Amino acid sequence: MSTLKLALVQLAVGAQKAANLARARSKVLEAAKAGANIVVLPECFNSPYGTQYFGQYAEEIDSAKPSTSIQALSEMARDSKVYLVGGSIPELERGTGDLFNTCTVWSPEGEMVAKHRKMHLFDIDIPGKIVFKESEVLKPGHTLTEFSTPWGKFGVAICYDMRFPEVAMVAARKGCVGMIYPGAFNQTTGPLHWELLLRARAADNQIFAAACSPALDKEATYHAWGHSTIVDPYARVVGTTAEAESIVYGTLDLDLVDEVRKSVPVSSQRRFDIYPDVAA
Ligand SMILES: O=C(O)CCC(=O)C(=O)O
Repeated sequence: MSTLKLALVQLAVGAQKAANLARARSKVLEAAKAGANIVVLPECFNSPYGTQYFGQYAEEIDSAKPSTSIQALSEMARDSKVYLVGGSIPELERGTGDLFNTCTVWSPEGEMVAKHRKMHLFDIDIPGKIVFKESEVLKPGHTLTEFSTPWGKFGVAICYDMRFPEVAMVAARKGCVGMIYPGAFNQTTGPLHWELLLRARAADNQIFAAACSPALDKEATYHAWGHSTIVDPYARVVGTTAEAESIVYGTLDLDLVDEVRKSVPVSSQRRFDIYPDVAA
């Protein structure tokens, strides 16, 4: 199968978890009805984004004993028959009580096929603009994540992880055809870097790259950038939007990965005799 339809649900997220889950469900079903094969939700889709919220909204992730959001994600994937990259939720680890920012990925049968804990925590301080310190509340994950589909393997990472080129490079060198990033950039770094980073990850590695944000809520404490975007292996933007709630669609022709790699063969021209191979 060489083409697939990808949908990014730029969800309007509010303070009510049950309402967020219901809204996500209706948007995932809408995307599936429009023919999507893989549907993506944004970072922190069940909770407002902010360190003050993570503890209150956190859930354990155990598919044998599913909590509210985990049950909802499994049902969304199963009922819509899509691969679902379930954005992220604040995760509470049983035993330690540690909190993580975690993405789960679901098969069309409603089985959890991958779980990614954000590896690089969003700790920044841009004077006069934005201070954010995820590490005050969260712990980082320690593993790279990918999942298989009938169209090929995709790497998954979360938001600030996008800034670290090694993540996408290792995924591409392990055979992934795309990177998917649930994210929530802000009104300062969004216009500066969101599209640039996505296009860079795609150009460097000759893969698809997509990032899915929540919609902008001007009443919220964190102002998301929105602009959920899909980029192809030539680093062209093939789908994007502004800040309001919407669904961004892109038809991905997987043959393009080989075409780009044949046309501009940087993937086979690497000089690992000069610098070390980072492939795992
Ligand atoms: O890297 C950035 O500028 C924003 C990152 C972010 O918002 C996040 O990791 O949640």
